[in-house]
Amino acid sequence: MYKILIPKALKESARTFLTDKGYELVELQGTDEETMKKAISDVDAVIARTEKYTPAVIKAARNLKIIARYGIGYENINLEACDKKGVTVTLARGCNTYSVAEHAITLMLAALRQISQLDREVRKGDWKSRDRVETHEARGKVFGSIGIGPIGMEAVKIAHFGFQMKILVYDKFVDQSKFPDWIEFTNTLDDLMERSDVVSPHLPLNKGTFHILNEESISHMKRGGILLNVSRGAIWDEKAVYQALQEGRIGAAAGDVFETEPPTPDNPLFALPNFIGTPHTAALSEEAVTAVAMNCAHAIDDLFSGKEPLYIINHPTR
Ligand SMILES: O=C(O)C(=O)CO
Repeated sequence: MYKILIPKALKESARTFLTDKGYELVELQGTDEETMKKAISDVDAVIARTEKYTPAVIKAARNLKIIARYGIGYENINLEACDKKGVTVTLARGCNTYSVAEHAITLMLAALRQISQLDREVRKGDWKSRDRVETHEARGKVFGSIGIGPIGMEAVKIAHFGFQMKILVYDKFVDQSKFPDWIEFTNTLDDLMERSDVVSPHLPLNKGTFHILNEESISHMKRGGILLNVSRGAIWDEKAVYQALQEGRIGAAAGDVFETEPPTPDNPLFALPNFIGTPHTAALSEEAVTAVAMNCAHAIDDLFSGKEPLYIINHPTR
């Protein structure tokens, strides 16, 4: 019987699918390296959230054949170590695209309409906040997406067709001729930062994107501009975001991700009224989570049934 290491939050539908097929499920109890090494040592498969699969953790695995990533970002999994060890890594591609894009737009609207701030005021009985707190429409504003992969594309579609926004995109890796003409590409990041009312990065985290939103790039934003982040915490330099917010150089920032997760309650961003945060929840709608969980379950079952799972992202040595 194959053993699968699963996250505690794994959906019932995926658990039932796997146990009905005879797999044994073991819940991961902690995310420190020692606990991970122990937990991985005798399982055949893993459904991985954001805990770190370092070379040492992968090395400790004696029977591991597949890591099915419960999402699309995979910077927490050392692919080289998986290649060496013959471990296949798959992604739940397409399952949470809409959910993450919709969350970016939700954060944008919350920032434009000052939802968190007004909620705080009305609870305190400050009815007059309705005349004091300035809010804005999305209509006619410029939404700038850094990156136009599946999530970026979904986000700009919602912004353009749902909220009548103009769309700018900066992405040096795509063939621009393949995109519709309501998308205008900029040649530089600075140009996008300067012309957008809302800037939203939709990027994987890697050496090229680490702190792409930093003091310098943020300094090109419009005064009053809104900065979003539903990608990864280290896409933006939190200190630079804090400074820009505190000095009123930008209007608001809203992030679903943090440089350290979970963030501590004393994270300086939380002291600012013009910052809105959510706890990395963009992909956690019921709809997305169910699709992601089933994707992982199918990937694992496909591999052990001799079929090629969808969306393998590495080259394991067999
Ligand atoms: O799919 C992922 O990797 C996510 O973190 C979605 O927010």
